[in-house]
Amino acid sequence: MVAQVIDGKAFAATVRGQVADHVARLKEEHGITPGLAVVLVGEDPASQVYVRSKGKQTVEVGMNSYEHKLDADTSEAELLALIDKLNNDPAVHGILVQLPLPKHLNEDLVINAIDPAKDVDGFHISNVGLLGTGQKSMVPCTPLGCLMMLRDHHGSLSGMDAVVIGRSNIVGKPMAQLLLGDSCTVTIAHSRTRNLPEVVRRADIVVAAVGRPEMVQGDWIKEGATVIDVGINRIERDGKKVLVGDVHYESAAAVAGAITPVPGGVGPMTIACLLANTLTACCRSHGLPEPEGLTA
Ligand SMILES: NC(=O)C1=CN([C@@H]2O[C@H](COP(=O)(O)OP(=O)(O)OC[C@H]3O[C@@H](n4cnc5c(N)ncnc54)[C@H](OP(=O)(O)O)[C@@H]3O)[C@@H](O)[C@H]2O)C=CC1
Ligand SMILES: Nc1nc(=O)c2c([nH]1)NC[C@@H]1CN(c3ccc(C(=O)N[C@@H](CCC(=O)O)C(=O)O)cc3)C=[N+]21
Repeated sequence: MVAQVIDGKAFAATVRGQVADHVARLKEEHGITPGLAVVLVGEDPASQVYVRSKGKQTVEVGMNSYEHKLDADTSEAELLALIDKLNNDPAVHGILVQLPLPKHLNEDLVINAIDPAKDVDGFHISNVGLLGTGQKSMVPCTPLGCLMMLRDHHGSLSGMDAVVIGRSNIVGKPMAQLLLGDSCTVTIAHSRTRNLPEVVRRADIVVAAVGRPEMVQGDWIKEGATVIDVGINRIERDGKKVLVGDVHYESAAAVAGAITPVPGGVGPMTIACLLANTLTACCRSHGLPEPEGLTA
């Protein structure tokens, strides 16, 4: 079987189009413009690239983008003061603090200082709890993007065996919650999982969020399974810097039914979902109807 390629780049463009249409209506009918604040602490070059493309796409869909670049030695008190200011700014509907933060800053403390209604990353403990109990929340962007692609490809996910590799708070755990919410039978694998290839071979849906370049091999994949590759790894190959996922694409694509590429898969969907979440947060804050099809 040669896998169908799930084109995250094209899907993301469609999502951004829907967001842009809704934003235009909000402006016309209510005079409201959604605003997204992105906070970057320090100089991590990879993070700067993401922040730049997020800012650019925010403006392209008609929203306001507010970028706050702070020095790597910014104190916790200074960062918390900025978050407090953004929490109280009515022009800001979404706040994203780029992770990871420099070591001297307590990530949990900082994230839980964000107003949960403006937490477009869905990392605040209130949103984590709401998602875990099946209540309306802000849903983390990367897992939401993966879910949208899976629903689009399969229609219903009910009863499917799903294996999520990785148990981080930002990808693995919320991904597992979303799949459970869609009635998959979910296994969460991690670095202590025994016989990972065997576990993965049972799956109709594999989501790889490990951070290890090309770890998941084609002979781990069940014939016809759907493979979602979250990994973003910059490696050097033949003297050139290239971007690869956590899945060995060639061997996996030879057996899978469908697969997301890297780049052009989950990454663009993450940013599109960030914009969708900002729009959703804006609508909720004004008591207006939410965009359809853009939430979990
Ligand atoms: N496309 C996108 O939009 C995004 C992509 N990413 C990418 O996704 C990947 C994962 O990110 P993130 O969740 O933040 O990473 P973390 O490092 O926080 O988590 C990695 C997880 O993988 C597990 N793991 C590590 N080694 C193995 C192994 N050999 N076998 C099985 N499991 C293993 C770890 O297990 P344990 O808990 O036991 O240590 C951990 O749960 C990265 O490549 C990151 O760059 C991340 C966010 C967004
Ligand atoms: N608070 C917070 N929220 C995040 O969502 C968050 C974060 N911190 N820290 C870093 C990770 C990583 N991340 C990516 C988003 C888009 C691409 C993306 O668009 N990638 C392109 C390629 C871009 C390139 O070529 O470099 C693609 O896969 O096609 C990648 C990675 C969001 N993250």
